[in-house]
Amino acid sequence: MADIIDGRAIAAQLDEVTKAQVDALLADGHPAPGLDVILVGNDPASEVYVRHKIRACERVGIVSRKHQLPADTSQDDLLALIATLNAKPEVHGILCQVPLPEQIDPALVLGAIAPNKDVDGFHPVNVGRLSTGTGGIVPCTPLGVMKLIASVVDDLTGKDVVVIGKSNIVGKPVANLLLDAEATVTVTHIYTHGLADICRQADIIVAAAGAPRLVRGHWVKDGAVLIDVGITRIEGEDGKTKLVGDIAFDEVQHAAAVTPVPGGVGPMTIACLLSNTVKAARVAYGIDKNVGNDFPGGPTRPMFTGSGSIPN
Ligand SMILES: Nc1nc(=O)c2c([nH]1)NC[C@@H]1CN(c3ccc(C(=O)N[C@@H](CCC(=O)O)C(=O)O)cc3)C=[N+]21
Repeated sequence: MADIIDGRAIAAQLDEVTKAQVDALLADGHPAPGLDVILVGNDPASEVYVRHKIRACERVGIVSRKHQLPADTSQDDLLALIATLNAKPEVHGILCQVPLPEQIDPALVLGAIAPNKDVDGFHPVNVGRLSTGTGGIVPCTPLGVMKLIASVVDDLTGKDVVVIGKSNIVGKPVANLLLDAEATVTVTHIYTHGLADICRQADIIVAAAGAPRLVRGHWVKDGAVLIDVGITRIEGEDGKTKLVGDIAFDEVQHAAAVTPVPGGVGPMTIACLLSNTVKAARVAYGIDKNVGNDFPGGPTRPMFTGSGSIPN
């Protein structure tokens, strides 16, 4: 029987560390870290996620502020809000929930967030730092994936890892983190020829295609580690919506370990958002260095990622 990797429990452990860091900042006379969350429109799934994030902030002592804007907000108004938040010292992290309404260019908006406040790690400066192994803020879901893998695999050196999915928010950054940890990484997607055969070679599969039950039991070799990033809402036979992952969970008993959906990667994403926010605050307070756009000159002390180690 495959072990089930308990994302909620691992996230709770990380939250304890984050909370202790917040308490230490307060004890040293610093104001509490602050996270500003921007939500444009009223997509129900986005509202659920934002509510979870705000509740999680409360648990660890991060001050959160929600900015809910109407669905017809202009791009200029959104950029103006971001400029205001960029300039406020009490704002350590800014998260603009995606997807955004169609009148707004997400690349422009994510690129407008100050890189040292970009706790999502989506700004091109942070993307560039990740891909060069030079620090920066690491996106929350990929960071959470690395921590889940670390809970069952001691050393990734030379491990064959297949990533399914090539998104900017999961597939590409998680591939970079795995390469930093000396894994052999194959990045695939739903159009990859022979995907099942490629997956059957893998010691570890990270499924992030957003395709429900894509990875079937016969795609998985005995003893593999499976990380399921996919979350799709479907209507069950009882008429209730349920969440399904990219992995056919009931077919992979022969794996060594698998993350459930829900209760796997999702809670880790939120825990990593909190830890990124505290890290951003520590940099703002001068305790740590090297987050943000302090190029040229380059980083002197990579904070979040380094060759051969999993960022913490
Ligand atoms: N700027 C931005 N940053 C994000 O990090 C971001 C985003 N936009 N847009 C949407 C995605 C999605 N996302 C999730 C976070 C937590 C769970 C989570 O906690 N899931 C629970 C289930 C929650 C439920 O019931 O829906 C679980 O898997 O156990 C899921 C998904 C963050 N995202």
